[in-house]
Formats: sequence, structure tokens, C-alpha cells
Amino acid sequence: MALPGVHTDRGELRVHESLEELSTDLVDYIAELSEASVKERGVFAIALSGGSLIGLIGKLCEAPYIKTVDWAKWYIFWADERVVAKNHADSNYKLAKDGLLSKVPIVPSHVHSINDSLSAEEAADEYGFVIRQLVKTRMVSVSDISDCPKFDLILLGMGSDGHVASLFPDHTVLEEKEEWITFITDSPKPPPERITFTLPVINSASNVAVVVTGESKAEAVHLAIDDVGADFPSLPSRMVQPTKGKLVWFLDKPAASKLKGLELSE
Ligand SMILES: O=C1O[C@H](COP(=O)(O)O)[C@@H](O)[C@H](O)[C@H]1O
Repeated sequence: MALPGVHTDRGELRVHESLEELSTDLVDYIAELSEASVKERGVFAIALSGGSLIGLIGKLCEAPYIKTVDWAKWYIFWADERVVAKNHADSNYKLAKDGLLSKVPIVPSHVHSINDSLSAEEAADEYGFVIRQLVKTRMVSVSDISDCPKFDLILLGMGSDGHVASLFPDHTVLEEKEEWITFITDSPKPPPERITFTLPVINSASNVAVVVTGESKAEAVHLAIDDVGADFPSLPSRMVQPTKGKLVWFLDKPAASKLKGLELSE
């Protein structure tokens, strides 16, 4: 049984007993947002991350979602990508393609992956350009506060160091305010070259879900969510604060085990 969602200053917390239950709640949430967005805007612009997240959304290829989701209306993006060939084991695109995209009736031209023949800097520039074109045609909406794209949903994972997308703690990339997409060549987690959505883009989304599992991430979850004072201002996961959008944390019990004020029974 899931604990009921808890509403906090840091968003809604959904803590689950098992990965199976978390995965079901997560895909239901995605399917609901897809339906609402298609009803309202005619399309659903979703940005994926890599890592453990993809295994947790794999159920979208199964009944009932394979039939009930309006796949033709999906536009897919990546919140971050490693600068490797698309068929490389480290590619976030490959992970999503193998685990989801090749198994659902997505329109191939709606899949907006990064150009893997370019340098990190060029790939980030080109990805920003592609997103600008889609903002112009309103396949991706635009924020009414900043000039940033407003994705219907950005799905993020989190590393045990508190990184989200390819925004790493204490990295200058956290200060980027102008660009929508940027690049790094010194990622502390391999591979070193990556491109990433910037914080202004993440925080302009209509919905952001941060999906975190496992005890190794419990300390980072605590630092990202609990009231820890001003000591951790530059923890990327703590800087995920949608301006007008909704933030939901999908956690399993081990990841949530160091949160203060949550009654987690064994
Ligand atoms: O390097 C990355 O790591 C994070 C977290 O991955 P996880 O396997 O610990 O869940 C991921 O969200 C990001 O997209 C990826 O590039």
C-alpha cells in the first residue's frame, strides 16, 4: 500500500512500499498528464532522463497503456544526454528506445534526440534550436513568466550526489540563466561530455517528477526535501522548484528513509 501523497513546500511526496507499486503509480500519473495535455493542447511534450527511471516507466508498453495512451500526440525530448553514439550503451536515447520507444506507436519524427555526430557544444546549440522551432509552432508551450519552453512533463532521476539531469553539485552549470540547453565536458560521473536542460527550463515546466529509489540516495533525498537550513543551497535536486508548475517526488521507502517527519512503518 502506498502512503498517501504528502503535500510539502518541496512538492508532493509519494512514498511507495515496492518498486512495482511505484512503477504503477508513476505510469498512471504519466498517462493522466498525457490525457489532460492532449485534451487541452492537442499534444503532450515530455522530456525523459536516463538511468533507473527508464526501467520504472517500462509498463507503459503494456496493457492498458499501450492502447489507452494517445501515442501519436507525444513529442519526446531528453532532459539530459551523454555525448556518445546513439547505439552506445551509455546513451540515454538508446536506453529509452530499447526500454520503451521501440515498443509503442510513437511517430518517429516526434522523437527529438540529440545529434550524436556533433561536439557537446554544437549538440547543445542545435538541440536548443530544435526546441525553439517547436516552441514557435506550439508543439512545446512557452512559459508566460520567462521566455523558456514549458514542457508538459519533465521526468528526472537523481544520483546519490543529488544531481538531476546532468546538473551536478557545485558545478558552474547551475548558474546558467540564459541558455535553455547547455553542455559540460567534465561530468564527475562518466561519460564526461553531456548536454542538459538548464534549471530555468526545468523550473518552467508544467509538471516535474523526480523519481528516486534505493537507500544509497536517502541522504540526498533528505538534503533535497527536508528543511536543512541554508547549508545546501547548490544541491541540484533542491534547486528543482517549478515556478508555477507542480513538483511530485516518487520515492520508495529506502530512498525516503531519512526524511524527517514522515511516519514510515517497516
Ligand atoms: O547520469 C545520469 O544519472 C541520473 C541518475 O541515474 P540513476 O541511474 O541513478 O537513476 C539520470 O537521471 C540522468 O539522466 C543520467 O544521465
